[in-house]
Amino acid sequence: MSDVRDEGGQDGFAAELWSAGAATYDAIVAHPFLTGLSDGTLPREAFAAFVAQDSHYLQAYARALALTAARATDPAAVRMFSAHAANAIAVEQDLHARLLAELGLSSADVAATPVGPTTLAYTSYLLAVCATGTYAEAVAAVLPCYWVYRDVGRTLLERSSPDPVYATWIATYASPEFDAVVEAVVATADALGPSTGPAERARCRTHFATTTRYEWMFWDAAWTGLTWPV
Ligand SMILES: Cc1ncc(CO)c(N)n1
Repeated sequence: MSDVRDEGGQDGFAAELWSAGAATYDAIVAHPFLTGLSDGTLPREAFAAFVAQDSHYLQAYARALALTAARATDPAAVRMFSAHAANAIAVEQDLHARLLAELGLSSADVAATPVGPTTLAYTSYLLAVCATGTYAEAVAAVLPCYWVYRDVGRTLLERSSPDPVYATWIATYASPEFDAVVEAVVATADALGPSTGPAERARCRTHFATTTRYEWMFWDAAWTGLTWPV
């Protein structure tokens, strides 16, 4: 699988953040869940587990983006993150409704699926940083959710998938529309660099590294069928 990741501006704050998650990104694209998506060998049960947890995730992610919007002072950023919060709910309802129908699941099945340990850990971390951190910290925490999916979408699109359900999912994140969304957030992160001091930048790198790790763990949880041990 060739490496088509896009690290944004050369020396900007976004590129500094990306460096904190780059090794984890390499592990993500090599994960059997993702190689299985593009070669079609991923068991449908693992994908269904992912989509069910992603429905729970997107509801919390929308709230994290709304918190990020509330902390922004630049009107363009308030508008952008608010729109993305609304869109996360729309994706939850539209993309997932289509995927679930093809997987033979209903939204009631998903609602009845308990929020898994990794989903709860990831969403709790996102909501905590976005509620109690600075604006730059909130942006750094949510950035991998956009960036990793865009780069994963691009990488997987090179081979797409023999499975039409997986191909639908890949095409969503590899689309020019999603790319434009991600580029706007990367530019927003870059714009924050000059006004962010060294201690805050270090916290931002930690958040970016942590949520990138949670992205790996999210796919891994669906792959291994992780549930609560007791
Ligand atoms: C877990 C996860 N991270 C990021 C995205 C992209 O919005 C998603 N749908 N799910």
